[in-house]
Amino acid sequence: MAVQGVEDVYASLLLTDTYLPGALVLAHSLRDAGTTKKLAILVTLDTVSVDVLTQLKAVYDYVIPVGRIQNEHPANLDLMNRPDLHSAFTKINLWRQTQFRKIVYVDADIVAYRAPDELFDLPHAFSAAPDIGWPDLFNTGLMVLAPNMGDYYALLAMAQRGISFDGADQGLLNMYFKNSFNRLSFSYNVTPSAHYQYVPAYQHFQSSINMVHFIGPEKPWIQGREKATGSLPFHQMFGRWWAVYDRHYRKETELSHPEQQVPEIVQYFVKGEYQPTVRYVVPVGEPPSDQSGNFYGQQYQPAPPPSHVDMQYPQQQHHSHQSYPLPEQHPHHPHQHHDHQHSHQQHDHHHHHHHHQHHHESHQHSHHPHSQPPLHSTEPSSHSASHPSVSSGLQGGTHTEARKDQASDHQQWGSQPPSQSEQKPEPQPQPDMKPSWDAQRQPPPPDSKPEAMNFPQTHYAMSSDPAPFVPPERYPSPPKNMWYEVPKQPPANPKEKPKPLFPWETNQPRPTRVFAHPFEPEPEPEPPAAAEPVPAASGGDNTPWTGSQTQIEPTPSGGPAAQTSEPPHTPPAGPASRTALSAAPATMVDIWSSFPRTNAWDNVPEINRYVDRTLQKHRRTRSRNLALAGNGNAKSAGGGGDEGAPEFGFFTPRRGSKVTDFPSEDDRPSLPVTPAPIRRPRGGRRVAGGGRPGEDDGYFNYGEGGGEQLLTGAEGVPGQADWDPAAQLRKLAKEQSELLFQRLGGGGGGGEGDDGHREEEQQRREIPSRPLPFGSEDARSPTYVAPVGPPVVSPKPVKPHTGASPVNRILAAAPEIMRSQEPATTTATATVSQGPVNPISPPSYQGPGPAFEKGEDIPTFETPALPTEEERDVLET
Ligand SMILES: O=c1ccn([C@@H]2O[C@H](COP(=O)(O)OP(=O)(O)O[C@H]3O[C@H](CO)[C@@H](O)[C@H](O)[C@H]3O)[C@@H](O)[C@H]2O)c(=O)[nH]1
Ligand SMILES: [Mn+2]
Repeated sequence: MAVQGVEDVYASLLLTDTYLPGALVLAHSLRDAGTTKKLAILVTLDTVSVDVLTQLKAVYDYVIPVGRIQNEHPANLDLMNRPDLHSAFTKINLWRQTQFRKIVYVDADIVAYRAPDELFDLPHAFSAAPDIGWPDLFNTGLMVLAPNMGDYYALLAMAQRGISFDGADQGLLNMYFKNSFNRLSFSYNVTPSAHYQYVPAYQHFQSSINMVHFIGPEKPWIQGREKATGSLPFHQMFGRWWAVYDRHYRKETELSHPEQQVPEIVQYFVKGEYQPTVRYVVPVGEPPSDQSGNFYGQQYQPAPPPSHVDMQYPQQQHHSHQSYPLPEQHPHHPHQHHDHQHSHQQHDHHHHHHHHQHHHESHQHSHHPHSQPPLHSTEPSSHSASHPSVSSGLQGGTHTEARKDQASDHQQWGSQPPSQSEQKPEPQPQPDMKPSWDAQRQPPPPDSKPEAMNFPQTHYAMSSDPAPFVPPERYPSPPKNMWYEVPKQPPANPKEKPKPLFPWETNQPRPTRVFAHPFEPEPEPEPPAAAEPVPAASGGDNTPWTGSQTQIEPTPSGGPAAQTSEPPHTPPAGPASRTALSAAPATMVDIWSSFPRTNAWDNVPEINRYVDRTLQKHRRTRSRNLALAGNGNAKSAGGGGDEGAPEFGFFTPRRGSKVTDFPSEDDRPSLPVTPAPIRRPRGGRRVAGGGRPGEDDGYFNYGEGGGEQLLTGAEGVPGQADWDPAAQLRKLAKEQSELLFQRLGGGGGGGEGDDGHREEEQQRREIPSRPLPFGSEDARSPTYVAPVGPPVVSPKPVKPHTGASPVNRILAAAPEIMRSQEPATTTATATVSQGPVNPISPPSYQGPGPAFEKGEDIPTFETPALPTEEERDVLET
């Protein structure tokens, strides 16, 4: 909105045709009072008919179509018995009328005593007068506002979320302008009440009243002229509204000024005013028995011309149109409703029934004018206010007949009604007609019942039978065998394959892949002594199928040790212990522990052998690393293990090598440099290692002598308490130097005499013993030497070793290197071609060696070695 409006207007709002009299009276009251401002009215085109718009245009300067803003969360509306106000949020469209500088909004149910043009001069952005129901709040029937899109969008956002304590605009706007509204005098928005009147105040202030607002469902045009008679303030104010109405629309006016036609449509919505001269057509949808509907959104639809009906309400073309006699002149029919305390299901919501004036006077929550009766045409004026005929029509049994007649009548001339002279008045009123509600286009009828209201209900009456209760002789027995009983006997022949059930079982193709060795049959369970572990090789060759079958079979004898000592979630130790399990006595067999807890491939010997081989190598390597890190001397680790040997001191038993045996938390290596004790599962077959087999109880540790829980330390490895890193480093350096000296000098590689021996040793000590920086790894320090002791298998160098490895060459030329004292990187290449080849065998391990940096950790994972040829055969077939 680039340009802010300059014009001032009074603006009102028309959401339904039924408020047309109010809107017209308001406009006239302002005009009659001599306002200098223009008049505007916002209208929702989907619920305001063209004829009504025509009437508005005759009085208002601007008729502004706006979109309906409906409360999608209308629960709060029910709190104040005004479900008809579901579209009151439409009022916030005022804030987007930025073509105006200021708007004095006035409800359509307000009559002006004088034109309060001074309100346009207020400096405040928003002003309103107190609400009589809760005077801290303001009433939204009169508001002075400056349109702006900021407020509009904020209000719209609230409206879309249903933020309003009363479900309508007043709740929303009071929440939005809570602390920022300018409070106007009550005299701008006097809200009379028929039930509470502050008569002295009224008498004192009545001369200052600016505008009167007929809040609540009982509007003057709905209550009728009769309500204006009386001496109370309420009656006087009511009379003011009627005075304006009569000034502009009363029949006598028409008579005295024949040129001034009173629009029939206005009279139609004013109680007691309508004198039908034309036939009106209203939609009819539902059968007469369904009386839950009402006439929300019904619009004034004079039959001629029918074009606007078709244009504006296309959905109504689907319904038959019927014309109805006019049972009563005023269209409103207050009735008790929305009183959910009572269960008047049969009589609730008969909104289309026409009630007499004296009826609705007694109802505080009278019906909203929306739900007015059907429009009708044929009953001549003689029918007006003839209630008895209505009653007889309602109670008589002639509804169907009447409907039929009217329906055919409509078919005959529904879109082109005959002139009044051609019409014969219908003898019966039509009480059961009902409008249709198009749920896709219209909000729910304001007075419709809550959802599922018509669900069948059963009411139970309190028993009045005085006879004491006598229980029946017997009650039926409770059902038996409602659980599944596990069969006590196993299947007759557990090894027998179950009978084939499905076609693909009988037509199974023969397996194309066969294992090299035929599976051995399941060994027969042994007598009690079978609890003793059985070598893995003999127990592991079950087919998975027979293996699991055997588990279920309880055996007559055997020790309970196997199944009782096993925690339920620990993987079984292996075939051996499972054999032991199956040897348990039948009484001791726990059905759950007898289920297999291994994978089928765990029992395939080829796989087991491969896994064993692989893991053995890796563990040896790891153990070696640990040992090296432990004391820096490979010699002391692992004792006399040999590369090809299957046994190794630290190696874990074979049955820990199951593919499915994941290391427990205890089994996983810990991170610190100093090796921590590593727990190994107890029991099972042990492999004798290089340690002290007699003390090996399934655990091992480094250093500590070991109690019951710890494996004895490897020979030569000091206890953890005795561990002095600095001393060990010094020792390592010394040992390395001496070793190198032996190999180079004493060992007979070089041609050095004894003369230079001492000197060289002196120099050697000054050569750093660490690996060279990154990038120069190939050039080994001359002092570097592979640790002696059990050869380490892995990791193996990716490139095969040749005799011409740089290390070999360096070592071969070591004497010259020692003498030259030049950095290894340069001497390495310089001395390659000269000197004899050193006989020292190449080191098998080329990792960082014992010289760990401070803070450097032992590798916590195992780098797998490349598979051997043999292994690759297994892997790649
Ligand atoms: O079927 C309807 C209902 C409302 N309106 C318009 O909406 C206004 C508000 O409805 P109204 O029946 O006047 O409400 P009140 O009885 O005055 O109830 C109070 O609560 C309403 C909801 O918060 C506010 O809009 C009113 O200003 C406030 O006085 C009316 O004046 C009309 O302009 C229609 O045109 N058709
Ligand atoms: Mn109002």
